[in-house]
Amino acid sequence: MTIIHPNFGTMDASRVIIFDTTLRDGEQSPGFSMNLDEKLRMAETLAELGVDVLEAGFPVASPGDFEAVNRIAQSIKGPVICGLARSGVADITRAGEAIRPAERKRIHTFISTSPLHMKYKLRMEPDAVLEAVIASVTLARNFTDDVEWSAEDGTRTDMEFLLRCVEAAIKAGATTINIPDTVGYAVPEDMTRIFTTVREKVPGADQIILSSHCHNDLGLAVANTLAGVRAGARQIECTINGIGERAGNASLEEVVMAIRTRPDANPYHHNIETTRILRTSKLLATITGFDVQPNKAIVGRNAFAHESGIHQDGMLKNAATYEIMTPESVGWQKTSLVMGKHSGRAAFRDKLSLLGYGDIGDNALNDAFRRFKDLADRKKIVYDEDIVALVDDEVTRGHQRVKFVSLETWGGSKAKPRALLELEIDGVIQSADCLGDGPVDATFNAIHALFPHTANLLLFSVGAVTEGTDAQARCTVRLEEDGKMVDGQGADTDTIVAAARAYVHALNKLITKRTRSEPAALSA
Ligand SMILES: CC(=O)SCCNC(=O)CCNC(=O)[C@H](O)C(C)(C)COP(=O)(O)OP(=O)(O)OC[C@H]1O[C@@H](n2cnc3c(N)ncnc32)[C@H](O)[C@@H]1OP(=O)(O)O
Ligand SMILES: CC(C)C(=O)C(=O)O
Repeated sequence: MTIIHPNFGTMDASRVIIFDTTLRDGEQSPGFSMNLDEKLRMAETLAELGVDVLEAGFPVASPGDFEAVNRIAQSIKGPVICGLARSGVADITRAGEAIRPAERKRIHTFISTSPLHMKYKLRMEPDAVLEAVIASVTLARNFTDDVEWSAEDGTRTDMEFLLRCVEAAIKAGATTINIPDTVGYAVPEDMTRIFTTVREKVPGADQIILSSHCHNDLGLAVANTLAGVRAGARQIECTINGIGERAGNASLEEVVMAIRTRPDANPYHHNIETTRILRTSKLLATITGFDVQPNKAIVGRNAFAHESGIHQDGMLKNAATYEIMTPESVGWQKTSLVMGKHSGRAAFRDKLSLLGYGDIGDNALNDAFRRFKDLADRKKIVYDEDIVALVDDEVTRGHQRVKFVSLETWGGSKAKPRALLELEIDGVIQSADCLGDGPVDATFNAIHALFPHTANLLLFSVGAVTEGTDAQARCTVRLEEDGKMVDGQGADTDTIVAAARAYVHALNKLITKRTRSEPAALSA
């Protein structure tokens, strides 16, 4: 039978209503309370995202919550604006007042139906609960035609009693019946069984919308939600970033993208503009001060990032090898190939091309790649600036007479500063062990010892390529000889090694200058 919903009209059988409860159940996460302005900004963004129902709050909870729901009802166009209420008159009246200004409005009223909740929490007999179901839905219908009724702790409710309550709620005028997995206890098979039984056994269940509201205590909220939909639910209750009581609710971005990415398993459609997902997620994180974890599906910063060489190589050949949806489809600008110790040559070459390097030649590429791997072993994050510094260093060293090989230094407040340096000069590795006024001085003395020259050191400066104590140092050395001046640069996570590289670089430039002006003077 076709469902004609008071706010959605004639329902297409494969259409899923997205009911966002970020501002209600989401806000119930400890530390996630939002003020009025923040709720209004979130509500606007959720409306732009295309949510069908926006549960704006629990109006009886506080004057602030009432005002937030009321202001959202006044100003947010698009979604149905919903307020939550327990089964009592005060709650329902307050919710009815709060949502009154909305063009399309809903009251969502609930009561627990599980034996545990009825006995210990409500201290009510099942018959009294059944009466409360009827009375609450009947009262709510005085405020709006769109009334949702929820059987709190529905998945731990005795099936026969659940069926009686659902039937009573429908008869009293509920147009949506929600069966929540309040404590995240269900497994997908439970959801299938419960929704199938309700659909098959409750008279009138084919004329209302069934709804799935799952918590993530066992990490099954999304799987359970989708199982509910496959068994007949046509409303999904969810939150941005999966926030909500305890371990949270089903995450909107995950259910929506599971439907979009696997239409074979989930042949349904929704109205979410998926390209707005990321900005909505980021706004929520900014407002609440809680970032999602990096590996969070869809919106975590690693969701479309690849560091392993084998994956990066596959991605460069065909993105479908390692991505099941495009980053653009959920609002990311692009896939990111993160350079780190697991990266390979394909990604390194690609990175160089993105950084504007043409063909630097296989030797320079291999040497730069080797140094990049060494750097990545020492540094958690290798930034683009690190790679630029490293490749510039390598490219300018291509065919030089003097090459840095290794350096060990000793310094500190007690030891006499000392440097043990190895250089390759004209293809022969030589070493020198020198003292100095500091480790840099000792290193420069060692360079002098290995490659005697008359150039004067005019300037030595040190800067950091990026931030943090593991940043590479970038050193500059300026040498002068016979009025000719050259600058050399060197980068390394070890400042003294960077200084040695810079000195050797400057020396090579000087040798090149000398060679150009006096072709015969090739030796030191
Ligand atoms: C599964 C869910 O997410 S349900 C929503 C949970 N969200 C919230 O609780 C957030 C907002 N809550 C609040 O601000 C407060 O709890 C209020 C304003 C609702 C109630 O505050 P208080 O009147 O101080 O009651 P308190 O919170 O201590 O206890 C809850 C009362 O509601 C009763 N109750 C719980 N659910 C229902 C219900 N669906 N219908 C009727 N009564 C209910 C409890 O049995 C208890 O009653 P008692 O005081 O007679 O024992
Ligand atoms: C109010 C209901 C729907 C709820 O949040 C729950 O049971 O988790």
